[in-house]
Amino acid sequence: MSLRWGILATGTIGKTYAKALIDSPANTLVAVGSRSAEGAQAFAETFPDLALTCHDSYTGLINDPQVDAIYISTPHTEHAAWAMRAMQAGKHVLCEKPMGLNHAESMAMVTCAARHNVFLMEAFMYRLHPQMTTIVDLIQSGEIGEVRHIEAQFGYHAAFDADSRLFANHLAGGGIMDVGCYPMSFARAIAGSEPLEIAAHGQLGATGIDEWSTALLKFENGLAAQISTAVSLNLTNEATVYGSKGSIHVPNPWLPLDDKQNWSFSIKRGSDTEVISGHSEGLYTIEADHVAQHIAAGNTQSDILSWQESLHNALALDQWRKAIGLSYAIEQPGSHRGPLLGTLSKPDNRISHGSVANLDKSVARLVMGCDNQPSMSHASVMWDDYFEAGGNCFDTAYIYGGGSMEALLGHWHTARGIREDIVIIGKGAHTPDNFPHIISKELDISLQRLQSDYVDIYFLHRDNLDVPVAEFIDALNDEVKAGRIRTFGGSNWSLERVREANNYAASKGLQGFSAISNNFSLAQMNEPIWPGTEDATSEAYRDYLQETQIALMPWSSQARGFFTPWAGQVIADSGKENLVVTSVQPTIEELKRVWFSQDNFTRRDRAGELAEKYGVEMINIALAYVLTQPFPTFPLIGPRQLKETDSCIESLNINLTQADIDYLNLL
Ligand SMILES: NC(=O)C1=CN([C@@H]2O[C@H](COP(=O)(O)OP(=O)(O)OC[C@H]3O[C@@H](n4cnc5c(N)ncnc54)[C@H](OP(=O)(O)O)[C@@H]3O)[C@@H](O)[C@H]2O)C=CC1
Ligand SMILES: O=C1OC[C@@H](O)[C@H](O)[C@H]1O
Repeated sequence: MSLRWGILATGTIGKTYAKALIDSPANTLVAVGSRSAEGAQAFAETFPDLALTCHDSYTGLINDPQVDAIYISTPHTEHAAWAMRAMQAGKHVLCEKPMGLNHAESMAMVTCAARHNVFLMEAFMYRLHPQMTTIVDLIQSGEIGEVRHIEAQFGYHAAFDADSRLFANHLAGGGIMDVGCYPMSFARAIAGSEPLEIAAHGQLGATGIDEWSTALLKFENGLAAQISTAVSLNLTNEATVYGSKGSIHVPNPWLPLDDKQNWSFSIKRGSDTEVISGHSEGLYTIEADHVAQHIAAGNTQSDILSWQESLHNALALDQWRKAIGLSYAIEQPGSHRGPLLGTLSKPDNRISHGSVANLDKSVARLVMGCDNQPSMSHASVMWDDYFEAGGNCFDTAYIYGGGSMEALLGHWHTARGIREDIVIIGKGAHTPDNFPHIISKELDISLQRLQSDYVDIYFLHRDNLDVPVAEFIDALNDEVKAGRIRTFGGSNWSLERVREANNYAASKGLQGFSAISNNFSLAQMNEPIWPGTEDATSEAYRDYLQETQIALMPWSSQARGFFTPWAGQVIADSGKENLVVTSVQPTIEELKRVWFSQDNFTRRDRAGELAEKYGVEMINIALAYVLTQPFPTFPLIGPRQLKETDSCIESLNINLTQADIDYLNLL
């Protein structure tokens, strides 16, 4: 059966794709959606033989039951929201490049496709064409030896128009997003790996977009790529790959076909030059056929343009833009455009809640760590998703990101108007400033950054043994009285000092520590990860928490990757450093130093056995262990990707037995 398409947006490429569908028996164009009735009508009149259903809104098209698949051909800034709406309505999606505005949006899109079990592909049509698949095959079979250098360009001169999608800041104009994404994907495809470093120069014009730019990419084994792009400059628009035994020159890498639908490139070895050529279907027809075949086979991803491929390209484009200082206004904290779909869905109850003494709000059992966000866009996607799953508790600190994490959180909740629905954990008085009089000074600044007049739970970030506990408790009670904190506790405080602090508070009728935020996880630290940190793992600490029912809000509750397959690879000596998605990430050095011990390996093995028994991942067991204690726990989680949040949520549904816990405790 032919796949029934709707085209969403009636611009240049929308029309090109419509023609491609007409040429393909596997596909039928049945409908079009435009922001206006006139737009849809005009488009339909271009294809009078098709009797297209016209929708005067994108929503109308998305809800059209005749349509199986939607082609998103809006400007870049609109891709994510409309693709996600279409997928939520059960439609398959082919989305124009670049798929999302940045890695965060692309991640939201692939997660949406996975959750709704629909096909999603980024429309890098040249990657599917036989010219490119032949080049990749030749490289992989070693025809030009080891690849050492790549040059690729895609750039053209367009007349400056501040309102056009090529130059407008609010439409994410500029060379990198429009055509620089092609040479980036080409270099990565040829290298067969991700760039280790990206350096770049870019010329930002009057609208703040890159009018031209060149990036230098360093890959493994000394392979380098130089890629260029422009919207204000005609470039050669060719690509050359240099290897130890020869080179490949591609005169038309992106739009390979001439007017007779022939393509060709050359391969040079010594003084011999061989021309490789072919004849093919239209470029976009090949793309449409590729989508139809994959959907017919029940696939949700393309084998060539997989979700991973799109995510990695997006990450590399983010790095290119970062290297030239290009962030669009709609990506910046103060002017960020907010939730991807325009509204934040009402929280559901996938994340259960508990209570913390002296706090009148319930608190999510999983606390979102806010220490590692690379951008407002990434934070928004992660935090919106967590909030929609029922999560309401956010952990941040005066020192995180030099204050930028508090500021992101402030912008985020303010833009959504949800301050009273969430619990903010703030921390301050970190070494070397861990003195009582610092608390109020830092709070002044933190509250400003957080755009709030209070934090719900305040932790002393470190202890200072030279200061009597009474002085801390008195200063904290002053802040409670002033209404700037609701409740408080100690982070990285020893049991002895916590007892002392709470005994003092009780003796004076003051509020004491309602919560502790030390490390606690299934694996136990060999040594503190960071100076001055403490765990709450000893039997005495556990007994105290059980007896007092003080809430434990443990950091590194999943032992920073020790229970992931990555650690498995490091244990087997084949692990590589993680691809950098967030600004703070565990390293192999830290993993080995802090968590590698015989007892932890045994705990890991046992978690693996229980994971099989419960049909989950090892890391789910590790988190379920923290959640299943005889005292209230609210583990801090630090997901770097949406699928990691999902994985954390899954742990809430695991009911470990006492026998399981004993087994994990090595009893
Ligand atoms: N793969 C390829 O070969 C190519 C890919 N592209 C990609 O396709 C997408 C669209 O490019 P292109 O067709 O050239 O763009 P156009 O400007 O020609 O068309 C974009 C269409 O998007 C709709 N639209 C929605 N919101 C806006 C807005 N705020 N401003 C302007 N238009 C809006 C309009 O359709 P309506 O009025 O019907 O709603 C408009 O006609 C881009 O992401 C681009 O990167 C572009 C060219 C080639
Ligand atoms: O993807 C594209 O390829 C062709 C270019 O002309 C166009 O501007 C761009 O969006």
